[in-house]
Amino acid sequence: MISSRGLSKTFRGPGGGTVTAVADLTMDVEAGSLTAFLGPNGAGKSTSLRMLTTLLRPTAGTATVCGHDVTTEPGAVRSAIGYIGQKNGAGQYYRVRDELVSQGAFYGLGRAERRRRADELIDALDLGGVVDRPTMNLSGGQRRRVDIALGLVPAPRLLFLDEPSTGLDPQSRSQLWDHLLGLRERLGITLFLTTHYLEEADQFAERVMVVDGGRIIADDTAARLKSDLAGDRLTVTVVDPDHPTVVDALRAAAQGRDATVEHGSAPDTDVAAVRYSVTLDRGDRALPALLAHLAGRGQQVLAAEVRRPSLDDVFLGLTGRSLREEPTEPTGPDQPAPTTVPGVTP
Ligand SMILES: Nc1ncnc2c1ncn2[C@@H]1O[C@H](COP(=O)(O)OP(=O)(O)OP(=O)(O)O)[C@@H](O)[C@H]1O
Repeated sequence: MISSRGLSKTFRGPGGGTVTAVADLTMDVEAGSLTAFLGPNGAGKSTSLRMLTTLLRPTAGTATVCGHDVTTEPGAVRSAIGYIGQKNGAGQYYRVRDELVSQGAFYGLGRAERRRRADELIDALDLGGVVDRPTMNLSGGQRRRVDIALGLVPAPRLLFLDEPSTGLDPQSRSQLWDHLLGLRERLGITLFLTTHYLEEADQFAERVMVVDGGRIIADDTAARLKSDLAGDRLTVTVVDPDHPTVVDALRAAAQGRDATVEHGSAPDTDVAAVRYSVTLDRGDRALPALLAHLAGRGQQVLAAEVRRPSLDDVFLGLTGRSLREEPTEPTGPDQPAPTTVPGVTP
């Protein structure tokens, strides 16, 4: 459905230098899949999407989307896809139904067909209560649903979404996801989206591509990324420990992983206790044997915990930085200006 080889984009930077926004993007995305492009601000997510949707011309490399080359057949690509950009696409003053009907006219649908399509999407995205309201009077979540409906008017086989849920409250985000997953199940469309939100990539995407500095630094299912690149975090708090005994026991429990045992004072305890942590596979399985081993050596364990890894642990392991920060609005002169291209909802 999407295939890219060495796709790259450089921009002229503020001081006359160059900014590499995307470097060597090589990937194949299957029809019917749900892929999340996950990365921090400035990682190159939007630029990648904008090249794949023909809004930006690549500096190097090639890509085909729905079987058409993004550089030589942009019209064919656009007629096969939907694109929901970061900014709201609906006109401020138009009523929701009118927006959807005129979008249908834009795509050349006949009068009856555009009304039928608008009704179908109003129903699918639960917009029945707001059809006669101008989009500027809608909540953030409702506006985002209108955007998605607009992107679906031409019945695309593939829908690109650039941060569909950024800025929405948790309840609207969860509703939006219900709609997206419902649409996917009903229509069988391929979804390719960018997100900052670790939880939604983890929960909903079948495939997660972690992007940083314009490059894909990891690409797999969330479960495999977490087990291969992060592992479980096992922590034990030991009263008055024999340090070498505890460290050896934790290293043995980690079995082969590059096990660095960290230790530090245990907060919230009245006794002289030390907290030890190690990263390992299947901490839940290792814990009983570890506790028995420590008890056999006279070590009194006050508390034990196994924490499953998150995608943030994956990102931290790969880059040394955390992704767990709220997205900020892009600012500054080097941010892309919103572009309107016929055939694609901006
Ligand atoms: N038109 C442009 N001119 C110059 N630099 C640009 C332009 N568009 C993007 N960039 C730069 O390219 C890099 C990647 O930007 P991009 O918007 O693709 O990142 P992103 O991962 O989508 O970030 P965000 O999550 O904030 O949207 C950034 O350093 C950005 O400043």
